[in-house]
Amino acid sequence: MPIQLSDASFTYPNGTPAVENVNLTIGDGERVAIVGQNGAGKTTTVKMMNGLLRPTSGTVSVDGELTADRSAADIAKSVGYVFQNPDDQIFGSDVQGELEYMPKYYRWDAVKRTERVKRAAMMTGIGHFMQLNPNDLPFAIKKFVAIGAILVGECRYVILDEPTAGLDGRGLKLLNRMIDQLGADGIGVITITHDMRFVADTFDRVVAMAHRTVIADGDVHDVFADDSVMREAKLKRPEVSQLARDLGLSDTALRLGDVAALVP
Ligand SMILES: Nc1ncnc2c1ncn2[C@@H]1O[C@H](COP(=O)(O)OP(=O)(O)OP(=O)(O)O)[C@@H](O)[C@H]1O
Repeated sequence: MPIQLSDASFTYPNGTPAVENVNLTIGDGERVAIVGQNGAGKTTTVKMMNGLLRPTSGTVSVDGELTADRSAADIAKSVGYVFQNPDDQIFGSDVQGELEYMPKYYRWDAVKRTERVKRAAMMTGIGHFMQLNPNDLPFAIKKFVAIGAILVGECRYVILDEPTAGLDGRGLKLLNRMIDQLGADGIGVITITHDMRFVADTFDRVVAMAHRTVIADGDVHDVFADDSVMREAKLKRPEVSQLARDLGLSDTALRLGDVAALVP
């Protein structure tokens, strides 16, 4: 069952309108990147998807049920949210404990707990650090601990807020492998990111936001080829894509492989 926002709007209690009339459907196992400049309304939109915020008008449903009728803890079982800064999320004194927090909260038996923790550790590449204090780990590894602590649950969608920030090439590779694995498991991945290369390399569907609402939603090639959308959302194409345009090779090439294929 999809995540569905219908004319969803949100105004913060201090009166700041953050999101206005967003219509968006994200299906099972879909990969979607939400992009747009600071303040466009991206974070508020994804927080409505997992029940951290409820729309002040319009509706949001997850699994066919309105979030307004469900507790945040219940929605979080279906839609996991990984914070941008792992320090806002991690509180365990060792990685093992951090990963076991959710299984204990759900009172899973030891067999299931061990199996889920092992799998989450494997997917996030943190198996060697289980006995360490997350605060003693480098930032990039801490990020994967934060992701693992969410993946250990059985959510069918995971929201990744700026996952590439602070990652080196190795971390990026691991992140992409993990996202592929999530896709193979039928788990939807929704990301908020300012990293357009990550969007081009990893996502097929892009939702561009500006002025508190969605201004484009479609295939990454089409969205990135649209000058007016790029301008309005204040987005910069990945360098390789801009180069292909500037050289007159292609308006839609996005990835290095696309451009390489055009050069005789
Ligand atoms: N807790 C809050 N109280 C009041 N206004 C807020 C709050 N959080 C965000 N806003 C405002 O809501 C609007 C949308 O913010 P939001 O964080 O959703 O945008 P964003 O696209 O995620 O930005 P960023 O890329 O900086 O994270 C902005 O004008 C912001 O200042």
